[in-house]
Amino acid sequence: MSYKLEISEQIMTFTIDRPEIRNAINEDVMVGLEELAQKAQESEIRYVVITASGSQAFCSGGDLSVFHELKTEAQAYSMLKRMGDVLYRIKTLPVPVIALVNGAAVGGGCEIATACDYRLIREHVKCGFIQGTLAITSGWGGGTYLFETLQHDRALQMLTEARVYTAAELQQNGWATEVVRTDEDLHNFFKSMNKIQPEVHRAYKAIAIRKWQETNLKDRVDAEIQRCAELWAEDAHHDAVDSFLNKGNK
Ligand SMILES: CC[C@H](C(=O)O)C(=O)SCCNC(=O)CCNC(=O)[C@H](O)C(C)(C)COP(=O)(O)OP(=O)(O)OC[C@H]1O[C@@H](n2cnc3c(N)ncnc32)[C@H](O)[C@@H]1OP(=O)(O)O
Repeated sequence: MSYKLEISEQIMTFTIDRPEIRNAINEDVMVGLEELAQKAQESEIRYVVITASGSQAFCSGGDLSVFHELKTEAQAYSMLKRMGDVLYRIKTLPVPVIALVNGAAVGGGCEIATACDYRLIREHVKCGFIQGTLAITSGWGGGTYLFETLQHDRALQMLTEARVYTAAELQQNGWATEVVRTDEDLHNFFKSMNKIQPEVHRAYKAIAIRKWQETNLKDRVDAEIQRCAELWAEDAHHDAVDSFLNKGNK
């Protein structure tokens, strides 16, 4: 299995478990995220944690060894829409969603973390919207969510620089909720969460969800997905992916 989904003490934890390929997202992980979205919606839980195995990567985005076979706009749209829809369901869960960023979060991996309410990042990690280096934009809703999260200029800069940011930079620009240097830092974050009744957390999350519904967040995500699919079909993207996949042959 490419993921683990566990509940303990009313905390639901989803772990991407493909460390050998830097926890890239394939169809199996998408199925897991859909299971997470469904079970978290219908369970009496306090909050959701999304993390990954190992310490090298939280998620390296789409699995290029699989998704490079998607050539046309329609083929790309189908995958992007499926992942965009499940990320929207996760973002609008009625409980807090915490990304425990254990390693690099790049491309779609950065989109997954950005869809979460909180981002706790380890000191060594680097994260970035590197989609631009593949001649595409974010395509799972992460660009839309970033504009909801950061000051406008910081969001636009992070997207268009298409580079990885250090933990210090991510804390400075507001993307990282906290840099967790020790397990005690992590324990203290959850301890402060647990001091407050679950219903209070749910009530405040509902305020955010109402705002997203009133500002047509889903439509804005769908427009992002459509544009990414159009760029995906261009030769510039296919050539960039081929270069990455053939890097070892240079
Ligand atoms: C809309 C989202 C969009 C989509 O695809 O749908 C995207 O996510 S676009 C962005 C796609 N992701 C990338 O371009 C990231 C590629 N990976 C990296 O930049 C690095 O692997 C990094 C920074 C995540 C980790 O670097 P590190 O040096 O620790 O590891 P390696 O690069 O040596 O990778 C180890 C091993 O894993 C393979 N790998 C890594 N990421 C992917 C990936 N996303 N898809 C497929 N395979 C991946 C890499 O090729 C290496 O394989 P090996 O056979 O050992 O050479």
